[in-house]
This record gives sequence, structure tokens and C-alpha cells, in this order.
Amino acid sequence: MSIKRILYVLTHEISSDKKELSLLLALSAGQDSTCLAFFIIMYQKLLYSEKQIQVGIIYCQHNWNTDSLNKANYLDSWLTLLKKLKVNVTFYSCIPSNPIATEAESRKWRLNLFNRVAKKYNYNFVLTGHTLNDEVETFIMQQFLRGFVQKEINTPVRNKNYLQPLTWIHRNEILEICSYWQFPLFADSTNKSILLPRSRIRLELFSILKAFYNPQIENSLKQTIQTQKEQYYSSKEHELSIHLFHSNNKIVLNRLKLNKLPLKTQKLLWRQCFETLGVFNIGFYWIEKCLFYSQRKKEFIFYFIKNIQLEGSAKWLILSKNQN
Ligand SMILES: Nc1ncnc2c1ncn2[C@@H]1O[C@H](COP(=O)(O)OP(=O)(O)OP(=O)(O)O)[C@@H](O)[C@H]1O
Repeated sequence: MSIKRILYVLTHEISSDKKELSLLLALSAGQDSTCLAFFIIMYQKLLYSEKQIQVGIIYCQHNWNTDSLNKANYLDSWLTLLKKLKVNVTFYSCIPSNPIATEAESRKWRLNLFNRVAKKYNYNFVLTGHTLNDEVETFIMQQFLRGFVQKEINTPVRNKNYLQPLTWIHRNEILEICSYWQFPLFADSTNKSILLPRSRIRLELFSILKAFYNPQIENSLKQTIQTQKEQYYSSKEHELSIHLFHSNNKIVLNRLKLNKLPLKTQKLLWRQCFETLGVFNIGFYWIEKCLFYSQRKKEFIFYFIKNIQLEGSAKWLILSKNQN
């Protein structure tokens, strides 16, 4: 993996016409975000004559496992190194006011914190070190562990200013870069605990799939995810044009516009509508029902599971949730 290519991707991801740019990097001390930190610093140094780039590094010390203290010490030495290199970086080390018990809670806490710090100090972008493997593992969790980890895999506080510039690189390639450049790393013991669903997928499921079926399983899945994402974003664009009204318990759609969209897009849109009302992973059967009813020109009312109903008239379709 060439450094040039990574810097090229970074430049594209962080495309901004502004002369001044400020980036907040979420550093966990793991290999991926450490590697990203060094790339950002390189990017800052290389572009210094064209752009003024402010770099902030945020580390959240959630203390939900015993490694956190060691990590904090490790980060101190990392910072000393940055000072030696005369790098202009602002560092934010954050500790929760109350103890956090689980990984899911600490994740929620730190995402909120990233947003707050970015807003307060005017950072244009928040960058995380997610890799191709993280995306693939999340995909598997969404497919097979529905409901159980729904809260963990949904990231409600994210917004478009979140960048994940390493999602096209395999974790092993990052490790190679880190070893080659001898970046300081911290091995988080929780990454090895099969009690966490994500680690179990990585350490057990993928190792079996790789050994017996497809050594490139992550890359193959990544392509599927990419196609899904493209469909999702194109349906998001359509969504804006057919939504007339939209709240947590009611969505009004323009039936005529909806019926002009390709079937695939209509299906995705219905799925998104259910998700807006808090119903995730709606079955194919119900989506087919929506397609069937949206073709009907007569007035109708159809009751779904979970207090959801679909009402239709010649022009409108109203998907709503009964609160009682
Ligand atoms: N405690 C934390 N403080 C700040 N950012 C974090 C923290 N934990 C995770 N992140 C951010 O979220 C990304 C993905 O989180 P994940 O739990 O997969 O990290 P990790 O595997 O422990 O470390 P890394 O991704 O750096 O190898 C990290 O790359 C980092 O950008």
C-alpha cells in the first residue's frame, strides 16, 4: 500500500475549497486511528503552503476496562513524541463524569462528545479510523444479529461531517504500514475478547470462512456493501422529492411520484420509512404489501404489525404509527 495513494484518498475525502481547514481526529490508540493520525499530520505538513490545516486529536478515556489507564500513559508518551516532532496539534483527553459500564454506552458517550467538541471548536470534519474490516463486521452484525445489537450499530449522532477515510483498506495492510514506520501502538485486550459480538465475528466466524471458503471474504463483502450503499444514497435523493411530511410517527408520500421510481428504489424507500417510525428490519412480505397498496388508486387503510398503518387516497400515502 503506497503512502501516496492514501494521501490521495485523504485529499479527495477532505475536499474543501476553504483556505483554512480544521480536522478533529478520534484516536483510540489502536493501530487504525494511530495510522490515520500520522497520515493527517503528514497531510498537514505537505499542504502547509496551500492550506492552513488545524488538527485536533480527541481521546476518550471511558475506563470501562482495566486497559484504559495503561492507554492513558501510552498516550502521554505519544504526545511527547508529537511535541518533539514540532507538530501543531491540539489534544483533548476526555473522561466521563460517571462510570460507564458497557462498550455500547461508551460508544454513545464518545460520539456525543465528538459532536460537542467539533461544534464548540469549529472543526469542519471529524475523522475516525474505521477500516474495511469494521464496515464488513458491522454489515454482518446488521444481517445476523438484528435487534440484539441494533442500538450498538446505529449511530444516531453521526452527521455528514464524519469521515472514515480508511474504509477501503484492510486492517492487515494498516498493520503493515504501522510496523514499517514503527508507529507506537496499543494492543487493546478487549479486541481479543470473544464475549463481544464484533470480536466473535472477527476471530471465530471470519477465521472459519477464510480457512474453508474464501480467504478474501472481507473484500468480497465490501463490494456487496458498496453496491448497497450506492442504492441507499440514490434512494435518499428520491426520498426528498416524494416526502411531503415527515415526523417520528407519520410520513406522507406523494403516490404519483413514488410509483414512477424503479421498483428497487421503491422497496428501499419503504424500508427507510419504516425505519423512520422505529421499525427496523421489516420483512419482505410487508414491503411487498406496501408496493401492492401504493399501486391502488382507491382509498384504503391497511394495518401492519407494531401499530403501523398505511392509508391511501388517489394522491397520497400516509404511513403512521399509533402511539397507544
Ligand atoms: N476511546 C476512543 N477515543 C477516541 N476515538 C475512539 C475511541 N475508540 C474508538 N475511537 C474511534 O472509533 C474508531 C473505531 O473504533 P474501534 O472500537 O474499532 O477502534 P479500535 O479497534 O479499538 O482502534 P483502531 O480503530 O484505532 O485500531 C477508531 O478508529 C477511532 O477513530
